Amino acid sequence: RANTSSNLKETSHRSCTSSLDTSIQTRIFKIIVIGDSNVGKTCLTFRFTGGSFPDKTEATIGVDFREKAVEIEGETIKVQVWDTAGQERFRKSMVEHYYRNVHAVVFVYDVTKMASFRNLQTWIEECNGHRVSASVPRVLVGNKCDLVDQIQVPSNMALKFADSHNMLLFETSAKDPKESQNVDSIFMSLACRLKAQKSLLYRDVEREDGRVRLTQGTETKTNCPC
Ligand SMILES: Nc1nc2c(ncn2[C@@H]2O[C@H](COP(=O)(O)OP(=O)(O)OP(=O)(O)O)[C@@H](O)[C@H]2O)c(=O)[nH]1
Ligand SMILES: [Mg+2]
Repeated sequence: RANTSSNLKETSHRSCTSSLDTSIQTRIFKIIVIGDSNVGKTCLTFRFTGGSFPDKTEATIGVDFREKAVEIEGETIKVQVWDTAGQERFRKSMVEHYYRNVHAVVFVYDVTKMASFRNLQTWIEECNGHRVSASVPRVLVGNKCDLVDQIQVPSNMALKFADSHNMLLFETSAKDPKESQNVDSIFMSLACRLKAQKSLLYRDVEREDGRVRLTQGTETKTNCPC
């Protein structure tokens, strides 16, 4: 009997420890999505995290968080997408929070609206003004490619801009279901890059309540398949 009870104790202790380990070690990558109002930031984040195109959206106020757990080389990583407001009046009180401890930045423009492409410069300046380190990966997304007869921003112009800012360019559509893999690859390629970055130690991973999840530094593998 004594044996049984001690076995039980040991088993419950072990399962408790392992669930604690798992929760402590789950890394969260904070990715912010930035760009003019109406370019499709909410639809893109919805497509990635929920898998579908929303029937109806309203202008984002402040920020909406969406999370998706992804598995990369056997490690489960939480991609936390911060869908930000494009309208100045809905974002001004939040801007500091957007850039705080950010791991990657997605800049979005609308391929059917040249002004949204021209404004990228302002968004990049805002990002730079918030001391976002040069090691934080940034990508450029031209959205609404399904509207083929309304395209105003030619691919070569966007590619040149992306190159000059050391960013990858993704041209995609949150609406067209055939493009959904392409939308996923925006976030997955960033998650792969972040996982591979040696400098992204566990101590960099902070929860939204400001508590650090794990203070010990651990180097990650660099042989990411992406
Ligand atoms: N045709 C087409 N329409 C899209 C696409 N993505 C978004 N839209 C439409 O564009 C409009 C704006 O989309 P949102 O995702 O709300 O835009 P947003 O960038 O989040 O705007 P803010 O929250 O104000 O910053 C909506 O009417 C969407 O249905 C797309 O890929 N193709
Ligand atoms: Mg929005």
